[in-house]
Amino acid sequence: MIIAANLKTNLTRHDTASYIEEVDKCAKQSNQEVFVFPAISSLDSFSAEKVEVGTQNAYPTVNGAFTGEIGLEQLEEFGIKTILIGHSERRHILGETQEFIAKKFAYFKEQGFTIVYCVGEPKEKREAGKEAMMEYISAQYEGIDTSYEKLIIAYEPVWAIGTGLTPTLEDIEDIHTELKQKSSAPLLYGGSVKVTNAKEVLSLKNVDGILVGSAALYAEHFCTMIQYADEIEK
Ligand SMILES: O=C(CO)COP(=O)(O)O
Repeated sequence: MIIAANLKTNLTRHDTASYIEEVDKCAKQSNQEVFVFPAISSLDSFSAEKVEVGTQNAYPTVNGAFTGEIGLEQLEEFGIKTILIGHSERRHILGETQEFIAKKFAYFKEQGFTIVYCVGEPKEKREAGKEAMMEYISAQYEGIDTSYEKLIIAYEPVWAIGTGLTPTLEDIEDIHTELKQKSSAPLLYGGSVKVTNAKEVLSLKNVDGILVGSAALYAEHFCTMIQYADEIEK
């Protein structure tokens, strides 16, 4: 399975290096694919053997005049070949449109990156019923090559991110089953995954892994989740 940590705007460069070192130790003892997405200023030439380090964001360019962004040149310095695209915080806080996200996707696909592509509905769409919700999520697949061989999709309901709220296990399984019909890419669940619910979520049909935010900030907790995945036969 795929166990991924999105560190968001947390940890210094120094702390990130210790974090990755610690996670790499437990990842090496596991059969899981482990990804860590540090803050951009913490990207570095890590000596991790098993952990794949990715970037939380980049602009679809080699370099140029894009203040505040980084491009391919800055990623290549550290051998980064994995990117998160479409995260709800970039869609809703930073205002990225589906059109721009699709452009970013096409660019990094062209560069052969592994892409962790995030989709998920806000609370009002969830409350509007399943049809409205699925329609909203479907629009997030527009312009995205769902058969890209290095694609990983993460379903992250916006209302479940950082809130402690999660859909029921039945709901996660149900939505994952629907989303698997749109793409056979590995499908992760994200949104308030923690040590106390990770095992149940990982056991669900059509859940191929987890994308963890706040609970992954503690290497020990994240390692426990990696171990849980090892304990589950899939
Ligand atoms: O956004 C997330 C991972 O990308 C999930 O964040 P939390 O685990 O903090 O809810």
